[in-house]
Amino acid sequence: MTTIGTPPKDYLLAVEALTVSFDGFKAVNDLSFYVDENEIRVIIGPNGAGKTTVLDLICGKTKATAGSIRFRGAELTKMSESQIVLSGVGRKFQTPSIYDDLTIFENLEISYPKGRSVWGALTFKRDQAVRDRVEEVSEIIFLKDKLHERAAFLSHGQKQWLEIGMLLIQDPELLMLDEPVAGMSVSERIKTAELLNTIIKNRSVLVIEHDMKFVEDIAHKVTVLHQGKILSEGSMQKVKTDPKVVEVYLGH
Ligand SMILES: Nc1ncnc2c1ncn2[C@@H]1O[C@H](COP(=O)(O)OP(=O)(O)OP(=O)(O)O)[C@@H](O)[C@H]1O
Repeated sequence: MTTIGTPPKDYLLAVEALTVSFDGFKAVNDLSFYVDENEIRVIIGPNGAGKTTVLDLICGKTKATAGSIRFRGAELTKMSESQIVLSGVGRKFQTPSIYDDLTIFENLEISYPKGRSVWGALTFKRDQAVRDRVEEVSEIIFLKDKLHERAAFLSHGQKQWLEIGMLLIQDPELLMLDEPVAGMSVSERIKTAELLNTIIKNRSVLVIEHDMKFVEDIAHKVTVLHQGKILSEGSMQKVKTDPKVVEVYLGH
């Protein structure tokens, strides 16, 4: 039934009845959740709950058996991985895929979206636009004073930030991160929380994380997965005191 007067809310990402079956085993089972504009959503849950599979489904790496993933009105389940990237979804995997032999500047530069072939004055204009964007992003990821150093010399945490920067260069409206602070020092973890809070001014972020202190620092809302389904959802305060969550996840 349609309600007159209040149009349905427009979410940035609407996942509905999403299911994927691997040889009959439902890793994600009739899952629905909604992400707002400018939201940091964290997905938590025990090993094997289906967290990584959800990100794989959103970025098109894995194809859904049933259900829908709408992003800005576009149906992602019908699109290829590269179309999904072009539509504004960026995904960072756990292991950094940066080029150690290149400088920070070059790593960011090669990630700048390629336009049509340009020449003459247009090339000059593009070069300036790339340099400006590289500078802007390098400041957000705390590497502005290291732009001309080789990426090989960065710490583990700085490499993670560089990879986030390589995604930010493309200006995605949804950025998905799989355990971004794994292996980071405490101070790097605090700076990563600061980084995420800066970048959500223009986008939303979907994070998988096990580090509960970090989750408390960043999450606007937490979705707890268990056996491919939602066990609990809401503020960190709400989910951490939910007896079901304590039993299957936080109590261990
Ligand atoms: N391509 C695949 N083929 C078969 N089974 C798969 C495939 N991908 C994932 N699975 C299974 O689906 C379940 C969910 O895996 P997933 O990696 O999404 O869990 P997770 O919540 O990310 O766990 P972790 O915290 O350990 O990374 C697991 O039982 C896994 O073995």
